Amino acid sequence: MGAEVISGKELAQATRQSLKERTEELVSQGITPGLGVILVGNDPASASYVRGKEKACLETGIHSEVDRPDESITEEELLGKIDTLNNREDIHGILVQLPLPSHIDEQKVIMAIDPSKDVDGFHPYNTGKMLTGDDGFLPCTPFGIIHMLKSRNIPIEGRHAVVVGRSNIVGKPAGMLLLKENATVTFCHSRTKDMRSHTKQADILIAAVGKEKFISADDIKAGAVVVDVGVNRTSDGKLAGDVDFESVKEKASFITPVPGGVGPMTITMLMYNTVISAEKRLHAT
Ligand SMILES: Nc1nc2c(c(=O)[nH]1)N[C@@H](CN(C=O)c1ccc(C(=O)N[C@@H](CCC(=O)O)C(=O)O)cc1)CN2
Repeated sequence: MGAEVISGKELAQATRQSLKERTEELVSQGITPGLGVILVGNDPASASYVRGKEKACLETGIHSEVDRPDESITEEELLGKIDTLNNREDIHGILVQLPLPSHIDEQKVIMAIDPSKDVDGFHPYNTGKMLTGDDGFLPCTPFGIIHMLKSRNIPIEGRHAVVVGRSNIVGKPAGMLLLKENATVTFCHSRTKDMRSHTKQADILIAAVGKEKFISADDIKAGAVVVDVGVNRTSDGKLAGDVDFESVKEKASFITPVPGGVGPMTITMLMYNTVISAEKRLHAT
């Protein structure tokens, strides 16, 4: 029969609509949520993601500002820009689009963002909160994945989740959030031996490797839930996930597409975090 496709695009639309209502409520109380974005250089993919973030801000009623410094900006100048945003009352969320040019220390930049405005959830303070299960900003892609699973009432507790990939912004936090939902979690990565023996055991498989069609139908068990986080450009300029969608959808129970799956949810959870940040500010006053 084939898997049910979980459309991130549709879920993103519905979630953005409910965020718009929360924003309107905030505005009526005198606070317009504000997002400050810094996009260094001219990387076309990064520029396109930032345009997507600006569009999502418009849709949800969030005020956005994008600073686009040249890629020759020094680390010190970039830290100065973050400091300015940290000190602005009207900015509730700050993000620096990644990746950064190689002369800039990414970790130093992330650490400079005020954790209470770190709507990407990348600051070690928020990573620590996520690990301990305390209230903090959750990283948008893993947060979006959990939201997608819950939107279809897919049980997580007690199930075996296998995460392929261990990046700081997707793989590791996705595993941690699944663990928080009481899944049994296995991480696979480039040094994993006999990866298929692990992926075939997954009730929930998260593919976040960055390699086109890395996961095929032979790598999964029948009925698995497959979440594709890959955004790979093919040689003919098309977009492909980490999962061979056509073959895997015949064997899985649920599958997320690329495009239109996890990507739109990443941006939506950024809006969610920004609204939460503004709501916290309102309640603190
Ligand atoms: N500061 C950050 N930098 C980066 C993040 C992040 O969360 N914060 N994540 C990625 C890029 N990213 C968001 O910034 C992102 C990637 C992909 C998508 C998306 O919607 N993809 C679409 C396809 C888009 C296309 O056609 O190219 C989809 O999957 O449907 C949104 C956001 C790295 N940097």
